[in-house]
Amino acid sequence: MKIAVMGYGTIGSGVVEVIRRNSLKLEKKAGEEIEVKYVLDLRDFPGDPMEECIVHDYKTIVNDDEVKVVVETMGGVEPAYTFVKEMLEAKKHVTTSNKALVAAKGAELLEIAKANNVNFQFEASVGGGIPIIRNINSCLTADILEEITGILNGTTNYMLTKMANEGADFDEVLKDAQEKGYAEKDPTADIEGYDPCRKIAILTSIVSGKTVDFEDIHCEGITGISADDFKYAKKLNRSIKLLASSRQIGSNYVAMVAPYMLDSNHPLYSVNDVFNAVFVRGNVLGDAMFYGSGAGSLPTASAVVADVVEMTKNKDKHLEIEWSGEKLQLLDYKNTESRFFVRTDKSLEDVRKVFGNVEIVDGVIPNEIGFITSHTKESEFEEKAEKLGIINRIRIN
Ligand SMILES: NC(=O)C1=CN([C@@H]2O[C@H](COP(=O)(O)OP(=O)(O)OC[C@H]3O[C@@H](n4cnc5c(N)ncnc54)[C@H](OP(=O)(O)O)[C@@H]3O)[C@@H](O)[C@H]2O)C=CC1
Ligand SMILES: N[C@@H](CC=O)C(=O)O
Repeated sequence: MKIAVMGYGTIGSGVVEVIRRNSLKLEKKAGEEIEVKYVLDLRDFPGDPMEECIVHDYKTIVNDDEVKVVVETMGGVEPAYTFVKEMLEAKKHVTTSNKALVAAKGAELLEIAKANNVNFQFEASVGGGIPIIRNINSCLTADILEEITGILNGTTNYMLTKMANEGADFDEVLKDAQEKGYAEKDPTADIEGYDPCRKIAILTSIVSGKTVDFEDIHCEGITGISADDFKYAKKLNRSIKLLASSRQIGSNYVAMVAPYMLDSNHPLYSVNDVFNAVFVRGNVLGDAMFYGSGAGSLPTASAVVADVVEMTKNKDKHLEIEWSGEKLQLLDYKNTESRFFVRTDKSLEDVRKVFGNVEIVDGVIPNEIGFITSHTKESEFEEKAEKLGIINRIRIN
């Protein structure tokens, strides 16, 4: 099987390396040798073993009938969308690690793939190297998935872990994550939560079979988390994690991305560093969790190459992924309930006047108090927080 890789950066170069390193195993599994014929990139790579394969015009790949499988690891919606669409229309299978593309155009690209009797797969777009899309689509097919809660961003989990354990500075640890190849080209997508937001939109879309617009999901990142919040977390023996969650309520869904303070009984409490984990609750399976490297060159490439093998084995067959373009209307998160950990510089009397009976956490930071609310409707909490005046709040499990 001759394949092409579009985008020779962190993940694209990882794909080439995985194919080189595990060639014999891959040949056995795919039923034929997998050979990279072209690498599309903006740059030349003088001295690189793939130097001779580098091309700059994607039409070279579109027009080569020998290439049947294409890997897209450029990132962003355009020009990735245009390139991928044309590859599918030229009857080439495509796999991508690009969640921005999948979240924005997933249903449409699946439809184009179906019309051309090829496949569009995107295992690496959620959870890096963790097999989750295929598991949801096949192994968990007997279940109605009532809840998915995940740590779906390696960069922020790496940062939160370093900040908690080493008291590391936000900017310094972000730079470290960028150097390790975990962060997006524009890391705003990681730290503001847009990246896990796209990922939970993709998971909710494949679970519901309809399209979830990630912009409809309430999204909070980690930029509001400070060293003082970690001091409270330590006192409470809790970890701070950026969770992306989606729950089915009747025939509707509610989804959210936000930092949480988790107690040690929570299954995601000790998922640290660049690791991701996806907790699912099925109506017949009960609870299950998938854990592994959520970002990085080789772990992510592992998931991409697994798609390449699957598509090579099924090169004459379209494998159905149920995800239509019909929009899924999400429930308003403001009508759901949460418990909150809150910091304020107001008096205990004022706190009790507004929030009633709360659990006090004091003696952590001078001239302020921390407290934990009972389960409160999100909209009600916002009103009370506004009335009291708070320094910060983090949801708590
Ligand atoms: N890094 C990670 O751990 C993970 C990343 N992903 C996703 O995988 C995708 C790739 O990420 P990553 O490898 O980190 O990104 P990189 O920026 O490291 O690599 C992207 C490569 O594509 C090239 N490129 C960009 N635009 C074009 C174009 N128009 N034509 C040809 N080549 C182009 C870039 O060239 P240049 O550098 O010159 O711009 C670069 O070499 C993204 O969608 C990302 O979200 C998914 C899971 C994990
Ligand atoms: N920037 C992303 C890369 C993988 O999807 C992350 O940190 O998780």
